[in-house]
Amino acid sequence: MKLEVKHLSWSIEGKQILHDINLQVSSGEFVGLIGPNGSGKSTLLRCMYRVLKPDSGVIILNGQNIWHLSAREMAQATAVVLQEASTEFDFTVAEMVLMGRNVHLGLFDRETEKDHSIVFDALVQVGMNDFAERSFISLSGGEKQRVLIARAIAQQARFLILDEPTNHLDIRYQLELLELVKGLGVTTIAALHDLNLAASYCDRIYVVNNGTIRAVGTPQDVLQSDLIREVFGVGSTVETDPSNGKLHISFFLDAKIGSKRNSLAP
Ligand SMILES: Nc1ncnc2c1ncn2[C@@H]1O[C@H](COP(=O)(O)OP(=O)(O)OP(=O)(O)O)[C@@H](O)[C@H]1O
Repeated sequence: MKLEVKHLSWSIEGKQILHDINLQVSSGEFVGLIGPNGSGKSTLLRCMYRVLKPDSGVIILNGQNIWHLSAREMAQATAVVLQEASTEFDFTVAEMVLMGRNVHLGLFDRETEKDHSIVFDALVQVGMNDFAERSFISLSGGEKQRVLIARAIAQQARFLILDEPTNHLDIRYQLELLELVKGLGVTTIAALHDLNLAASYCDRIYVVNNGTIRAVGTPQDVLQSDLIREVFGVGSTVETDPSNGKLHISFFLDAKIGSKRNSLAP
């Protein structure tokens, strides 16, 4: 499953939010979107899962314009995990994950043993099988997030969109979740705030700033102090961990930058 975004722009109320975005996710690739608050990451992802229609440009999934797919074809191909999961109704965890199977069922079909076994396996993968009969709304934020990943796994979509999937998760589950998603080998795009996590798990990273793509490349190409300072307004030290060859970034407020971009000042 390959995704291509070509010359995408989106605006609202006369304000242009995304400007001529070009992006590609190759089959099996794990691509990260990083950028400061309000830079346009979620808006770009919403265009990809077809909640927002671009003003211009196209999004092509495996050779087809996503706006030419039926809602069902789109749902079979793409699973989405967002940062906030709210539901008014009191579903059990197993029922929530079973919803991932709906996209494969006809209107009057009932779930089969196979669907239930896919659901169980997905819950095992995220370590939530003991919670199957628990009420979803009674779960902690991190537990909910893991159940939603299980739902995406059960959906068996070949393209995965994650918007801040590690919000609410403690450090162990952040690592486990990204490890798990990466291990699925599914084509994935994820908006991530934690640059160290992005460095560890992304094959390539797109840096979004003011609604444009400021840079793209491997973590080593992109995560450099000058760019981090320019885009995020902080100083940083970027080192390579000799034990695993991965980048490790530490951050500090630079006095000069702090006075220029004192966003928390009254
Ligand atoms: N429906 C809307 N109406 C007005 N402005 C919007 C709308 N949707 C997005 N925006 C604006 O577009 C900009 C980009 O928002 P977006 O949520 O995509 O940023 P983000 O990079 O995901 O931010 P964050 O890291 O804080 O989640 C923001 O300035 C936001 O206020």
